[in-house]
Amino acid sequence: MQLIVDALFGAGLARDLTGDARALIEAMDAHPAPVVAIDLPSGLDGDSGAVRGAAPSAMLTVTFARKKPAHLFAPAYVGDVVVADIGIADAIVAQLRPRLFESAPALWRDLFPWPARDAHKYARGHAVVWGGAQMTGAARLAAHAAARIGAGLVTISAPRDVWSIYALWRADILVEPRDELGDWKRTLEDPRRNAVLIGPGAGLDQPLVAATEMADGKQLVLDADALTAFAGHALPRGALLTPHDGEFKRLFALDGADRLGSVRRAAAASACTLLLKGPATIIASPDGTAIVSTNGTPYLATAGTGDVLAGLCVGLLAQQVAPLVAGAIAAWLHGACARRVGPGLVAQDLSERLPAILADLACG
Ligand SMILES: NC(=O)C1=CN([C@@H]2O[C@H](COP(=O)(O)OP(=O)(O)OC[C@H]3O[C@@H](n4cnc5c(N)ncnc54)[C@H](O)[C@@H]3O)[C@@H](O)[C@H]2O)[C@@H](O)CC1
Ligand SMILES: Nc1ncnc2c1ncn2[C@@H]1O[C@H](COP(=O)(O)OP(=O)(O)O)[C@@H](O)[C@H]1O
Repeated sequence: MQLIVDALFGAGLARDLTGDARALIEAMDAHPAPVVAIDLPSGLDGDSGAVRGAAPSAMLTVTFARKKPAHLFAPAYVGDVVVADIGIADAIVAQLRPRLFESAPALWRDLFPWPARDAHKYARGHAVVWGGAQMTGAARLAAHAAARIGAGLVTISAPRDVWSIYALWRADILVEPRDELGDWKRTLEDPRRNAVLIGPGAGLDQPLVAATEMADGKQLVLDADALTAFAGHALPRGALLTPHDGEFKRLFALDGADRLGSVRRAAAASACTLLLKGPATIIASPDGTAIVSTNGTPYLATAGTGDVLAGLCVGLLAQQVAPLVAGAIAAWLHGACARRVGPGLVAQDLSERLPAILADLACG
């Protein structure tokens, strides 16, 4: 069997490839033999995963000590990744003060909000979701996810005209009618209602900026229409924002070759935690710490899955998980649910897979 071992360039590549090196890489990529790359497929920028001229698509990449950003951001080029131990101690890696982490249970298991033995529902937080008048499915998907991830109570504030659609749907979600913004304010008055999600199916004709301002002092997730509504307005500091690329670009500059840098800059500029969705979902806090979740599947590319993710986020915030960690846990669990469903996934399937995945996690 033929095998190509690519050991030309590694993670330190600092310029675009030209000449003989580029020709060699292109020949490698065109050859039918599988490529095993050492450290990184030659031509990938180690910090961003961007292709600097040309890079082969490896079947396997063997790297050392710790994954580099490109291993997370360029899955189509790195293939399967093996981290080989060559004797670099964890303490040495720690001295480098890494600011980028991969989301996996080992990273956050100790921070997961398992209920205390003497917990009562109010101790597990109360999430409030803004319901829209037309796309009622989005807020319902989010509310269900918030309840499944463990929020003690979940309330949807629903326009009175469609209140019955929400109220007749599930017995475990509370529904309060809303005629005008004053009703929303009253829904938020109880300080135990500590986490709020605005955006999924919210309606761009609605006063979403004012509704967000009324949630001042609560843990906040802004998604979908709420992000669109904030274009040109100062974002609420401390919120968790969960855009897809389209929504991100309405608020911030997105450099496709440097998604990590773009998300970090957006988080710093807005003083919010940013979660940019995609095959590699990036979560960054204003201080530059970033976590990447890569366990999603392309079957997530279907309507409503982002609404589920926003619901997981607000459910975790209700349980007093910090925004960066909440985003990292939510994104990983979202991917794990998608894997359990497999092909044929629709958004409603995701939350139904959570109990089994949480049970596995709880068992360690
Ligand atoms: N069951 C439901 O009721 C659902 C309601 N939804 C709601 O529908 C409203 C509109 O949501 P949209 O997501 O269509 O938002 P928008 O219509 O605001 O944005 C979509 C636009 O952004 C562009 N874009 C660029 N990169 C993208 C990416 N990676 N993913 C998606 N779009 C990208 C698209 O080309 C498109 O033009 C929101 O309120 C949303 O919550 C959707 O979430 C689907 C499910
Ligand atoms: N190719 C893909 N690989 C992995 N995850 C994906 C892929 N495409 C979409 N996703 C995930 O699916 C979700 C889609 O969210 P979003 O675009 O907000 O959809 P919606 O608004 O319909 O709910 C995000 O969590 C995103 O990361």
